[in-house]
Amino acid sequence: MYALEINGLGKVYEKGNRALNDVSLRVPQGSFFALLGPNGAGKSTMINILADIVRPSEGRVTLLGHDLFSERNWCKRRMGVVPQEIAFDPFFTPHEVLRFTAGLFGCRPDEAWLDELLERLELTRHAGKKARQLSGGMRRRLLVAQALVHRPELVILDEPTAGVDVELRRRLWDFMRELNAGGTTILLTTHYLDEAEELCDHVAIIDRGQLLTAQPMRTLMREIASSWLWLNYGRPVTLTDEDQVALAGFEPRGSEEGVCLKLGQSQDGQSTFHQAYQAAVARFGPPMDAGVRREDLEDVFLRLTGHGSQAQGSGVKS
Ligand SMILES: Nc1ncnc2c1ncn2[C@@H]1O[C@H](COP(=O)(O)OP(=O)(O)OP(=O)(O)O)[C@@H](O)[C@H]1O
Repeated sequence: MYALEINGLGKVYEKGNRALNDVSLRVPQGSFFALLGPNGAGKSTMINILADIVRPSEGRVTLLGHDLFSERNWCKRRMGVVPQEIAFDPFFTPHEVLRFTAGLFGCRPDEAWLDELLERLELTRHAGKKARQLSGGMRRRLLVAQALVHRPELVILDEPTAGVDVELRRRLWDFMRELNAGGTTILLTTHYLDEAEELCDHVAIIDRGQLLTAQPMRTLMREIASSWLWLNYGRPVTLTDEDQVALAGFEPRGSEEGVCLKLGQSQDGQSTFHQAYQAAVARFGPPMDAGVRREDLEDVFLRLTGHGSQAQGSGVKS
């Protein structure tokens, strides 16, 4: 069973701006699913469609087998969405926000659960303050608590950790991991690709409204991530045509400090580490230092999209 099945989803905003183009995606029930993409890729549009904030131009979505658009109420009760935009009454206290939200879902507030949410999201100390007196990070955590009030089976988080410090982020993820271990499906967008790689067991990457890949994280990292042998010569190396020919099988790259060679597997399934190392030594002599680096999710993301996960920062790694 899939928590979400998205088929041919498309969105054209006014003035013909196409934000999503024929996206089809399956989110397995119980998965911790990362929806990744650079700025403007269409992530929030997709989440806002799921949250009933944006109307799709085309496509079909089912939640646990139920049609999202024709069975909205059934679906809303099973889904908790943490939006990017903060939107609650500034004069309510966190506790009042949660009680009010429970009412919106038509459930009697479960006081023990509300207290637990405030505790886990480190808002207990601030439970008496008005929402407008909370810091940006606290309001963001209150949004997470709000999405969990009715114990949804699917939790959707749009950039939940933006503006949340490292320590709190870690504790928030521990809580999400616990919910996930208890069977809750979690779909999240984030620009923190290291966190996505560590937390998520499935990943989809979209860019300019198109789905580039969607698979289990392990499969993506096994099939797309490669290993590189770097050789440090303590000087910049510019590859000549002869170097390119001699090292052709290793996709050689010169760098400020030496050379990088892509590793693969020989016919007998062994790593090509020795061949690559020897080929480099034959061209440039023994290096001062050498090592192997496996690409991480950010490298794969950069390769697939051609740019970083956010406009600023997250630049090309060396
Ligand atoms: N209300 C809107 N009206 C018109 N165009 C919009 C609207 N909302 C988003 N867009 C456009 O749709 C495209 C996708 O935007 P979206 O916010 O979904 O991307 P995103 O992947 O969430 O980006 P980010 O990581 O920056 O939040 C962008 O070109 C954006 O300018």
